[in-house]
Amino acid sequence: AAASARHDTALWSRDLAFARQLRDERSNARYLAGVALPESLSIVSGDPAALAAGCDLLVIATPMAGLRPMLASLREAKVPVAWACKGLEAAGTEGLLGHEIQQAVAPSISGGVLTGPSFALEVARGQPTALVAASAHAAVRQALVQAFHTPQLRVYENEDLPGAEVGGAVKNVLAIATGLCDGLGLGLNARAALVTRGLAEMTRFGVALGGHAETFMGLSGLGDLVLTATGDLSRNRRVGLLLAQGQALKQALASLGHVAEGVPCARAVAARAARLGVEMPITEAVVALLDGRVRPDEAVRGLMSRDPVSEKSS
Ligand SMILES: NC(=O)C1=CN([C@@H]2O[C@H](COP(=O)(O)OP(=O)(O)OC[C@H]3O[C@@H](n4cnc5c(N)ncnc54)[C@H](O)[C@@H]3O)[C@@H](O)[C@H]2O)C=CC1
Ligand SMILES: O=C(CO)COP(=O)(O)O
Repeated sequence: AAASARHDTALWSRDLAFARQLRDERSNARYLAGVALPESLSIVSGDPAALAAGCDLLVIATPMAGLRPMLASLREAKVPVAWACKGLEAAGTEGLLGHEIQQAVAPSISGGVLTGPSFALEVARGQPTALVAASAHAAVRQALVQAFHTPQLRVYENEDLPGAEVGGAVKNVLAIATGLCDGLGLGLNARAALVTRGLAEMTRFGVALGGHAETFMGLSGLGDLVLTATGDLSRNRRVGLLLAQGQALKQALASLGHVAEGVPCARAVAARAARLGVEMPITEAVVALLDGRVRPDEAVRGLMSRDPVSEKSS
């Protein structure tokens, strides 16, 4: 919808019946209540590879679990392909980032990520938002800027694709932690500590995966972390708030009724960090809580009772 005012734009859905419903109602009550889909946006379904022929830019906006099959179906694309997914492929897999999945299943495409602090509802309402188009390919970055950059939506280019992807993935895990902290009523000091130590944790992990340290101070790192850790529109933050009330994970996800990428991602990040030898105590505490190994108060106490360390060295 954000691109459709200035470009010929189609929204593809895998579900034919849902595509018909969107076409008839011109709105998406479950995800974007109160937002009218622009008349200029066409809604399509069917074979994505066939539909992609003739497009100048393809953007995949499924949860992380859908990225591999979508990239595989678009592997012959000759135009830039970007994804909006934030996460690592779930545990039980190698825990790959988006660009690593792309290298595995669609190595010949030019890919990148569109990321940054951007609650979908605010973007759809035209509220001011700044995003990052991250790719090693200038053509991908420029196609994203050309498609989405408007007075309401600024799109900054960044060449650091791994760094931008790690920021988007890890901030979801940290938002669960800050939701937990706020739900337990631990106070604003505790939340600021979690955000800051979380940023250090995200940066260590991201640098180990080839990201640049300065990327984590930008929109795709600190920016999205601040938004998601403090904004009640965040589904990941809401999971933390529900867990703090004593809900079991299954119950919390059922009451949320939406995808919370930080849940599968926390386990994937912890497993990959362990293989890399990167210490991620907040992520580990979130995983212990999600696995039901500790209670909410124990998860927080575990973090606060760690041995003293230097702020710079860890
Ligand atoms: N909602 C938000 O505010 C933002 C979400 N993101 C990220 O974008 C990604 C998508 O998030 P949402 O749109 O909120 O998720 P969602 O749960 O609304 O899913 C988007 C669409 O993908 C479809 N889908 C799910 N699995 C699929 C598959 N295997 N193949 C094809 N389609 C599939 C769903 O049916 C749905 O229509 C996530 O990784 C999220 O972290 C990024 C920025 C903002
Ligand atoms: O990524 C987002 C905002 O940038 C959306 O966050 P949630 O998935 O936690 O709702």
